[in-house]
Amino acid sequence: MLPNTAEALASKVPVLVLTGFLGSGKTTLLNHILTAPHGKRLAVIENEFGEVGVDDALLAENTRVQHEEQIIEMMNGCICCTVRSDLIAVLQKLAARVRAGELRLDGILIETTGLADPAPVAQTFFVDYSVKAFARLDGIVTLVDARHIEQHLDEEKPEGAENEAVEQVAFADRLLLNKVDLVSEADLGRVEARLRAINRFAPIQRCEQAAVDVGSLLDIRGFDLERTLEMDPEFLSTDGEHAHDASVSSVGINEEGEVDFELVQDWVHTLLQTQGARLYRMKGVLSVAGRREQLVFQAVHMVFKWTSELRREEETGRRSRLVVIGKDLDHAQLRADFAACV
Ligand SMILES: Nc1nc2c(ncn2[C@@H]2O[C@H](COP(=O)(O)OP(=O)(O)OP(=O)(O)O)[C@@H](O)[C@H]2O)c(=O)[nH]1
Repeated sequence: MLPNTAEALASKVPVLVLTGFLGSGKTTLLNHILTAPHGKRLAVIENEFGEVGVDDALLAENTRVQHEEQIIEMMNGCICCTVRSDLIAVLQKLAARVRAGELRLDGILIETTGLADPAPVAQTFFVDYSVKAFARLDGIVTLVDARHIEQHLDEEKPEGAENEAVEQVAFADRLLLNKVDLVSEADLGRVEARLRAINRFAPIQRCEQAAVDVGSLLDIRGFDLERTLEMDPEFLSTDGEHAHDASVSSVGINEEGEVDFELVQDWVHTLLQTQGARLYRMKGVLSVAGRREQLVFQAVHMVFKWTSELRREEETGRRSRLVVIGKDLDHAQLRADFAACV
């Protein structure tokens, strides 16, 4: 085993974990990091909650073109539970390529799902020997949606289930208070006081579109095991059970063909009006009748936007993918209503 000297640490690949509740701005930050001129070769591990993935499509098109060496690995499921072994496997694969001289890596970014507890992800870097020899947890950055965080911190959870939003704030080494454009100065002050009460160490930086200095995030030696153990003495114990709120679920829709834009707009409008409070997140890439480019739909509760995206058809085909994550969702109804727009 490598001794824990400064030299041994310096030889390990620094890992940045991006966390934050659904829709807080993790992918926005990831795009910002990947397109910034830092000259580092970064591997990205994306984790999505639910069987239909959309995040790969939301990564800036130029990300891949400009950074051909970028390695993007996807994992489905909850990174903090079932797919932890997948995370270890992905990291081992990267380690093997680095050892074989096929790959040079200056850092690894892991974007967790918005419903992940970051603790088990962080723990992976301390309890798995092969991972520990190759990489070191450099920092946990938590994105906070200034507009919606309070309602998530306040949410009552069933007995035994964790409040993920609280855990994400508690485990942060850096807190990025994002979406400052959507709230007032008074709101920001109140939210900062809430964050401070949960985590008194992490610096809080206000931002819009997660536009922060990338140098303040990469290779910063932000993670402090002692402080984490002080907060959570069970941090390194691997048999700790954790449960999620079973009423929160994800519906993945993947439909062939084109949708009628007016019908989809009406459906979305009604859905957000009637169920916006419990619709944590919707995101989709849709093929629309009469348009060559695909439309990207994003919603976080009732805040939503449409953008258009020109993608090569051979890459996408004419199909639409949509993910809806929320509380007490009627999966069959959502599927049927969307199918009626095709
Ligand atoms: N108004 C506003 N919108 C923002 C800001 N930052 C991000 N958004 C939007 O918020 C939505 C969610 O952003 P993402 O970056 O996809 O959030 P995420 O945390 O990756 O979402 P999940 O992966 O689904 O948890 C998108 O529509 C973004 O364009 C901001 O500062 N202000």
